[in-house]
Amino acid sequence: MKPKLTIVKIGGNVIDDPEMLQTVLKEFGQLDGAKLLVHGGGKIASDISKRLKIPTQMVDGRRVTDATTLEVVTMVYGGLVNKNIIALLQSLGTDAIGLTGADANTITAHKRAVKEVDYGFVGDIDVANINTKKLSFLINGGLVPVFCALTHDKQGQLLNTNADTMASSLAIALSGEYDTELIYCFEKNGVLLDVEDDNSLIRELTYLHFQQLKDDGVIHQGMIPKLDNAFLAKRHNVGVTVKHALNLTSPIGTSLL
Ligand SMILES: Nc1ncnc2c1ncn2[C@@H]1O[C@H](COP(=O)(O)OP(=O)(O)O)[C@@H](O)[C@H]1O
Ligand SMILES: CC(=O)N[C@@H](CCC(=O)OP(=O)(O)O)C(=O)O
Repeated sequence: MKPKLTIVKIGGNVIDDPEMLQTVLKEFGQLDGAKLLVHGGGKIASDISKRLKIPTQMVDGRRVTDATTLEVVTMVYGGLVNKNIIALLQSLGTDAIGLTGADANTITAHKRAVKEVDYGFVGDIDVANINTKKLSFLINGGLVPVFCALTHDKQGQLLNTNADTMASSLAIALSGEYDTELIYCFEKNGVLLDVEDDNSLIRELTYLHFQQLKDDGVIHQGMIPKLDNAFLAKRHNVGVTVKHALNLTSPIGTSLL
């Protein structure tokens, strides 16, 4: 039997809320078995860009990342956000180690080809090349890997990579060695029929139902790429749930079928 691995992804709104962040990290640290955290921070990168008077451009939920924006996201994701999360986890007794994909060459990616949009320094992950041996080595050494949304191309170039995609790619790659569960945590109860009503939770979601809800406009914005990533992991036998960051260990949330 494969050992259990839980991969948790937390988004920018969770990181931006100190109480929510503290709660989810505490519950994360108490999860049984091997665990790995992936964090975003898009909201914080946009806030800091604004303070620096650097314009932010998003296309289909992805940040257009020119050289200046790459400097910002490297500082924000790899520095500010990742190191604060590591310090918090350490304060809670979890021996976490902060990583970009460049660290220990864990995740390589290739710069996204220019089609209708030039996304700049945005990386698409080479899932088959994810260094699962290095990650198992860290996990077996008692460390909890914490990834920010940065990868590299092994030619010296860092690349900005969506955190939801990082989480699903890691879950898919590690599902060969682990019985893997992926939990997307954000600031709502899960996938909702009405975004404004946390009681309109969809408890179980099939791919067909997702397509219908997308066509009807019930699922929109960042939830579309999140669920595309989530269903991709599901097709690789990863158990996937989408839930509120305050409900990490509670059954309330959306399970993908
Ligand atoms: N049907 C839906 N149920 C829940 N959230 C939805 C739905 N449709 C759109 N959303 C939006 O998707 C957002 C989550 O996507 P995103 O911002 O990418 O997440 P994260 O902060 O985890 O990166 C929610 O804040 C919400 O505004
Ligand atoms: C290429 C791309 O779009 N990268 C994302 C990475 C951060 C992220 O995904 O943050 P959340 O999970 O908080 O949205 C961005 O820069 O916004």
